[in-house]
Amino acid sequence: MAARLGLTTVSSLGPRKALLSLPVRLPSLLSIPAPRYPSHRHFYTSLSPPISPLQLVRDLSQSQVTMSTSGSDHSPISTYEKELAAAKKAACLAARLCQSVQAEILQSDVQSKADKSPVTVADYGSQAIVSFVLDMELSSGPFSMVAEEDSADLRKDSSKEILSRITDLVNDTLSTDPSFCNVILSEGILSAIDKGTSEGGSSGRHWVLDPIDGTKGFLRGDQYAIALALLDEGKVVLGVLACPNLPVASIQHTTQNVGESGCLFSAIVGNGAWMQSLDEGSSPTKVQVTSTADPVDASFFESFEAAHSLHDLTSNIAKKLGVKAPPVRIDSQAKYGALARGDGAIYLRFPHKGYREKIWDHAAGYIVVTEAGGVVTDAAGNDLDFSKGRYLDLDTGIMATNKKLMPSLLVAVQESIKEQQQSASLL
Ligand SMILES: Nc1ncnc2c1ncn2[C@@H]1O[C@H](COP(=O)(O)O)[C@@H](OP(=O)(O)O)[C@H]1O
Ligand SMILES: [Mg+2]
Repeated sequence: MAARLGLTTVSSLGPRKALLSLPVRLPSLLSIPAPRYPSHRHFYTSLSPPISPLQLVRDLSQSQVTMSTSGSDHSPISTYEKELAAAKKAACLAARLCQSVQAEILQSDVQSKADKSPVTVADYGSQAIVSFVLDMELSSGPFSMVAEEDSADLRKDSSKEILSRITDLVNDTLSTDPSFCNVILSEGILSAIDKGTSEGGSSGRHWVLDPIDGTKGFLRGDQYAIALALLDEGKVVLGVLACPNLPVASIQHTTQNVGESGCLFSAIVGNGAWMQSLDEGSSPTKVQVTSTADPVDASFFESFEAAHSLHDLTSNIAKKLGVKAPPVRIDSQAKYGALARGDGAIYLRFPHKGYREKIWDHAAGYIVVTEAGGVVTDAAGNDLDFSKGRYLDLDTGIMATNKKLMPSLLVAVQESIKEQQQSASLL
């Protein structure tokens, strides 16, 4: 099995897809102390009697944990270090599961959801792993998670086989880490998935998870990301993006010969953005957005899927701005990661009318880019607000770039949107 770069540059001759054969490597975990085993752990394991999933939900009112008073007397770094270690561990294990599934994916693994988007065993497995690992590693605190999947479809009789496959995959993946030694039953998997049903909001802490962002890219064998962030009092304070197929080297001028793949981006508010390889023992290095102030030197990222972003509109914006390079189209929040390390200067996302952006599609990428010195706004130039629940309430679209380019980008975006509206009104 070969992983593929899965990025497209568009020239005057049309889209050209770079499909490069790369050896698939399973990332090893970062070196993190083994977790304490909390008393509730037995709920998940084969040693426990049958229980209701509700028993797996902690009584938040009994929690001993002191909530962060973000921005007050606690240093943000020391406040969120333990959470960052847990988030990295969770994302690395989820990436390992996803890599093994992507390596052998079959069409029959695709499930239908009510909204018809493709959901794979890896989606559910990734969410179960992240939920389980965070809960284990941060066992003394309250736990709230806003995540993409719930277990409703998996609880149907027709899903028994797929649930059993997910259960095996999760256990196989966790068994690669010496700190996890018990077997999780299917009911524990369902309960772990259902911990992601929080509504989020402006108070308290909430994890925000996209277990596989870029599902379409994942199914194609292209780019995808495990995207995990932490909200504290409505603000994103921590983010981790695991991008198993993103080349470790810059993709700025690359459509071939990309070398090693597998990147882990991370950021804590006030502490910069960092990237490391998903390989064992890798050390993080600080990343920064590009410093270019001249659009002629800039290139821009956008969705591979035309259904996710209006390619005509983004092309007009780029033209107005004076961008010469063709768009680089890749799936998932890997775009935010690539932007954060300066592979390109701009990310444009303009969905079709009526689409509502979900917080898990942007929270981790947002903090990685802002901590790398970039700016992420809606089409009107407003900061993104993650405190409103599961959706982002925003004006039209999302754009990200460095601080020097943002003022002229904002003008180009607003002019292009106005022109688009005028031509639509003439029809
Ligand atoms: N019509 C639409 N317009 C904009 N975004 C959409 C969309 N349909 C789905 N998406 C979102 O786009 C995400 C992928 O983004 P990208 O295009 O950057 O790869 C999807 O995440 P999932 O793959 O996690 O479902 C999904 O949430
Ligand atoms: Mg997504």
